[in-house]
Amino acid sequence: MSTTTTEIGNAEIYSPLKVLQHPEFRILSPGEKPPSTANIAAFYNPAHEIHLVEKPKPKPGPGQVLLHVRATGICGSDVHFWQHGRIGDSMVVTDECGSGHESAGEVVEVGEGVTQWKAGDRVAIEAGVPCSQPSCDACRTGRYNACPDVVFFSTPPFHGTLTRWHLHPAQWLHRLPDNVSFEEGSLCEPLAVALAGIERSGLRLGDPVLVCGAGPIGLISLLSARAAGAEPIVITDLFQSRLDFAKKLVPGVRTVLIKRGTTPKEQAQEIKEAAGGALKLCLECTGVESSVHTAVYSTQFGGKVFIIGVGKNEQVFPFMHLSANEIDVSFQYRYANQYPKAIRLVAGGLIDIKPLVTHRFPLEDAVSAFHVAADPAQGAIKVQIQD
Ligand SMILES: NC(=O)c1ccc[n+]([C@@H]2O[C@H](COP(=O)([O-])OP(=O)(O)OC[C@H]3O[C@@H](n4cnc5c(N)ncnc54)[C@H](O)[C@@H]3O)[C@@H](O)[C@H]2O)c1
Ligand SMILES: OC[C@H](O)C(O)[C@@H](O)CO
Ligand SMILES: [Zn+2]
Ligand SMILES: [Zn+2]
Repeated sequence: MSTTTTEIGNAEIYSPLKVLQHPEFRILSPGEKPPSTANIAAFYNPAHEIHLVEKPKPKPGPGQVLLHVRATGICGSDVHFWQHGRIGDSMVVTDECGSGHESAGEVVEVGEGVTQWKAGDRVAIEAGVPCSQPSCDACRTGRYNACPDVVFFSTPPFHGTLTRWHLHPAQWLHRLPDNVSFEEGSLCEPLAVALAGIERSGLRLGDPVLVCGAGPIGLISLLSARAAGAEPIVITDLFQSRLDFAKKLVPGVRTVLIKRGTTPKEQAQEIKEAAGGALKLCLECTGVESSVHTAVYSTQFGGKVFIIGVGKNEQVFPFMHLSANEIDVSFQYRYANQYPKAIRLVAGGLIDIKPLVTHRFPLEDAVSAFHVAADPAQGAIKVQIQD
């Protein structure tokens, strides 16, 4: 199969079906070793398969940049789309779809009119590209995570950035300083999620904070809350190994193991004892109903439960406890305007996200990387694919 540059241009981003229908698109046989220049990518499909595909190497059109993707982290949502085929009612896997949205890479070629980038520049790739039209309220007012026409890579139908050659609009790339690696650049995506939550939660210096869940989002929220001056911080999880990881990451954090069979009120009691009182802010990073309840019962009068985790379509809330304690409940949907801040915090040494990467795989082994990311027994926090 040839890997010549084609005229696919914009269609690569905006018409994912054209990629699937392109004569150079094909699913690789297991164990097949494609040439090192081939545009291979990891795709999932409605049959819950994950496999390598080869797709055409795109050519940058006006305003676009062709990137060599150098590092991509696997997000829980990539695994979820592969294994469950949907997230909620609106994001449904109906065809072959490319995975990956936590990526950083190197500029290879720029399209017409692109003056800010040149070959060799190192960038973090913002995973969601909103429409940017003046007629779009969300885009015009800067809350572009609400753009109804956003192209969010790796959310069906849009193919992901877990590929060798990726086309991206020039304005939605962020320069990496020399002291920020591709690996750290790719981690700026989940960091952007946590920072958006921290910003909207109103966290202040010295606030006592609970983080529910010590997965990648909980751990990055923990690092961010620590950098923002939260004290004390308590973190929960169902697994002692994840709490041990949290303790290594932020030695001052207090940990509470959530034991199956205990009620949210009992768990909250243990959390309040660990913190020395009720918490002003709970950053909920699991989306699990019982954990949301635990967060609610751990929160002080006038405090806030800030929910970053996503979960079941419908959940019951302890309504009267929230009411009688003036507890605010807020949610985060992806992020807007967070990448520059994320890169500054990493470059400036305020947030060290490197320890989150526990496993690294070459692009050719992306399928194995997915199996490790999906198997809790492997103990992975963040699995990275590097090229
Ligand atoms: N709001 C957004 O825009 C956004 C963006 C990215 C991820 N997310 C969501 O954030 C959540 C966390 O992401 P992640 O990648 O860290 O997921 P993850 O599944 O790797 O981690 C979740 C952690 O929560 C723990 N957990 C589960 N039930 C618990 C309970 N009852 N009490 C305490 N801990 C419990 C698990 O053991 C696990 O360690 C997911 O729901 C994910 O979909 C939301
Ligand atoms: O990091 C961003 C998240 O993973 C996405 O919102 C995804 O869950 C759905 O598109
Ligand atoms: Zn994600
Ligand atoms: Zn828009």
